[in-house]
Amino acid sequence: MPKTLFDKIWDRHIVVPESSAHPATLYIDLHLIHEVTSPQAFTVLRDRGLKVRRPDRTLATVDHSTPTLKNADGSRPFVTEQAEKQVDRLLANTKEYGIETHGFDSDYRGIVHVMGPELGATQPGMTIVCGDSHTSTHGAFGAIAFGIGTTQVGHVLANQCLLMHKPKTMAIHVDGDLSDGVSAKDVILAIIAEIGVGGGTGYALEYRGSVFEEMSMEGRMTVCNMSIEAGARCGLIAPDATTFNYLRGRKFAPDNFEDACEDWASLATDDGASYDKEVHLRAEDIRPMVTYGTHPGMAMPIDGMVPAATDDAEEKALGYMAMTAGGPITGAKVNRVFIGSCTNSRMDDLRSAARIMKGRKVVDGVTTIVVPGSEQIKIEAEAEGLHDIFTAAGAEWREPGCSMCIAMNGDKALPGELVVSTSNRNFAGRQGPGARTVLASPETAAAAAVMGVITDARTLKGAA
Ligand SMILES: CC(C)[C@H](C(=O)O)[C@@H](O)C(=O)O
Ligand code: SF4
Repeated sequence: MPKTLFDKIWDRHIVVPESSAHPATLYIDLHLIHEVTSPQAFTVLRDRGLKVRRPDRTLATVDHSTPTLKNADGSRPFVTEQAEKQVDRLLANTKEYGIETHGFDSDYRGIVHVMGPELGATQPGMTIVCGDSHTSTHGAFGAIAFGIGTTQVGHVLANQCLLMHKPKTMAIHVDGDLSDGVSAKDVILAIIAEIGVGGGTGYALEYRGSVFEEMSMEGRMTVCNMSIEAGARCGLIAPDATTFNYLRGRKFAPDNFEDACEDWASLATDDGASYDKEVHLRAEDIRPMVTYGTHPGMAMPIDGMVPAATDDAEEKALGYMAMTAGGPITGAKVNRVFIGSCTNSRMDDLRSAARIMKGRKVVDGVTTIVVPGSEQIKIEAEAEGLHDIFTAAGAEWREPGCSMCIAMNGDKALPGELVVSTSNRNFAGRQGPGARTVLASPETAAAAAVMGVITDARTLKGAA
């Protein structure tokens, strides 16, 4: 029987099949951990006298609570003592249990979803978990990758398995050619606007069609990253030559690489396989997107008019965002710009932002920070001179981390400020109490920085 990509990977990892009495027991190939969701799990492990079952299948970093500024003496100005303690505990826990950790002394430290792929730890056909909802990012490699809670982090540390009900499958097809100036971020925002923030609930998404086939790994990661914002715990793209070329030569890439590629290529959904649901979008219909409300489904084309609220929650969201239904979103005054996060902090993203900022100046009073997703990206971007373009424009070039995506590390916006952000969540207060977030692509964010108002980057010379 023809099978989907998801089913093939799922079936390879079943230890005990699902029954009416219990969920399936799924073997986990890779467990990523960070400082926020692991301390409690290690405490339970220690209290129960358990060992980490596969330290060699576990990989740690620090990202959420880490400051993105560094003092002249190399020390880091943690926002609170608690944040520093959280990081110290991660480092102590992973040392005690013999887990490879990319802390401040590593050239690979970074946002966990940036680091895994960079090390080649993320591979096609794997099951990958992390105590973090944006683990869906790793699905870009053709892996079943999803976020888990702290209790489950403990389960996976102890036995490398997870109890799980099999989700349904949904194919999201985007075929055709994207217009100039339309990026991966715009594609995923258009998908979420179409299916809604609950549209993917209970499903594993598979992104299919020429748009994803032609997309870079960076773009595929941007798309899969936001699967969770459509309610799906995971989203996948079939592994192909783009995937293999990205992984070749990386630290954890398999020794028998060509054989591995042959196996990975066989994972693609078979002709004639069926999904529980299928959705189709036309690439030509997708325009650069921005959000105008307080969840990622409230997204609109940047050159459109803010839609009228359809219920009380949307009415409230428009009020919070100070948006006027029926009016344009371009021209809205911007206070801050954040370019970073596990959605858009990779080389492609920084290059796109730099193309717009090059030779331009950030408008006075628009605080703009550019935060590479990892030490590797910082090194590569600096070698390419991107940091010079940003700083010459008047933006700040920071140390890697989650930064203003989550505002738990000192980077945040003030009440009432409008932030154009390349991150993935625009919930009320996400970037600081009372802060208003507009999610956008790196191009749109960079255009906002140099114009001081929400701007369609396609109207600027040098764009695209
Ligand atoms: C802190 C962590 C648990 C959280 C997540 O699960 O996604 C964070 O990364 C986020 O983006 O909100
Ligand atoms: S960058 Fe943002 S979304 Fe990604 S893991 Fe960090 S806090 Fe979560």
